[in-house]
Amino acid sequence: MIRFENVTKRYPDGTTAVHDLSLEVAEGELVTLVGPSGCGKTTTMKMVNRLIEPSSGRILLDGEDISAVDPVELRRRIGYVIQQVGLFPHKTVLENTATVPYLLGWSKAERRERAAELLQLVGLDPARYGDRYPDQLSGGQRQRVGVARALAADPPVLLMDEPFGAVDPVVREHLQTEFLKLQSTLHKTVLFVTHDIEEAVRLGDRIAVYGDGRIEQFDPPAKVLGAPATPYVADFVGADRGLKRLSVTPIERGDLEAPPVVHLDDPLDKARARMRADGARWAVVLDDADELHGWLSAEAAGATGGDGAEGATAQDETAAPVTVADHARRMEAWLPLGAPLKQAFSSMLQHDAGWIAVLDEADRFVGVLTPSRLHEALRRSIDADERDVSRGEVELETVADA
Ligand SMILES: Nc1ncnc2c1ncn2[C@@H]1O[C@H](COP(=O)(O)OP(=O)(O)OP(=O)(O)O)[C@@H](O)[C@H]1O
Repeated sequence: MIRFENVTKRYPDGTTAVHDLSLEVAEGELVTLVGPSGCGKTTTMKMVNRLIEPSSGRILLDGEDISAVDPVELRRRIGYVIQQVGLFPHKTVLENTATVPYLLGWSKAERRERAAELLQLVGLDPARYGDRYPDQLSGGQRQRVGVARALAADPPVLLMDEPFGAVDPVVREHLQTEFLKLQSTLHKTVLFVTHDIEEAVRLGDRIAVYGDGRIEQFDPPAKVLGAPATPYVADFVGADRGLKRLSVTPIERGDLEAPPVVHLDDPLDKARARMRADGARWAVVLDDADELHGWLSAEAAGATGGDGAEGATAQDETAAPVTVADHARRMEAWLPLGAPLKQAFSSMLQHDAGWIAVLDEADRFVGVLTPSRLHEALRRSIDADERDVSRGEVELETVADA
């Protein structure tokens, strides 16, 4: 969708901001350009909407060389969001949002309707905020208006230059989450500039790591974190890249452990025998709809001592048989397959649990993730990226040796 072919930009004073750049952003893809200040990110971006002209090379938009397209017409096809939002101070939020529809000659009613719809989309109630002026909004709200304005004419391409750079970290994370949600329905082709590697990793389908006007690595986030292509990239992503990787590595079936599974209405004797046979310290308990109920410890089941019906299971011959339900504990915490490992880790800490249950799309129990399995999953995914294979193809022995 956006294709750079050997693009170089040299400024009149001799500064070469971009060297021989070739890069392609696929339709519907979000590519983050990340790198330190002055490495040429903004120059790259501004060449796409012809605010800056390349010195050599060409840029194609949907197969068309943009140097042949009238810049004004070009910019209507490209939404542009910048850090200093650039809202018109004397225009209301609704008017600001409707800037492009106004330029396109839409009627007043159409403009207002579209602007209200967009404000709603970015989480601002048009009835409450529509008639305010920009200085009556918080920084985060202004950024939202900036995004709404860029989307107004429904352009296929969005250029975003540090759009969330001017707000505090909490608001920033919130805006990122909302933007990801929006993007998952809009599927715009997005080039997103940031100097923050966390943001690049969180948002990008792929990340282009810039070093002094050149791309050092262009890969999906997990690969940039797991297998930095150069010492420069390794240094840029930071020593804690293993930790950052947790947020982009999903839980897969192959990561899970399979503890004994018992049902609420199973006789406790049967559960005990099962746990003994497996040498398990606990079993997962499912209800009669096969949904996760919780867990049963070997101790509570009386499976830790010698043989015989000891401890919790001692029972009167005449009483109703003791079932798993009598000794099972509830376990509320679970995660779906595909959730990031970071969420599993955080959930284990939050619930002070040594494992976390994982369910499939139909809420069926598939296995549990333990801290050691989590570590293995992380090791395996790093190994897989280094060798360019899938995680399932990495032998556990490799992990143990690592
Ligand atoms: N108009 C200009 N004339 C001369 N040099 C320029 C001009 N604009 C930018 N540069 C230089 O080009 C290089 C790249 O600048 P650019 O703004 O693209 O970097 P950046 O990665 O976006 O940085 P930042 O994150 O600080 O915005 C810098 O060395 C900058 O000083």
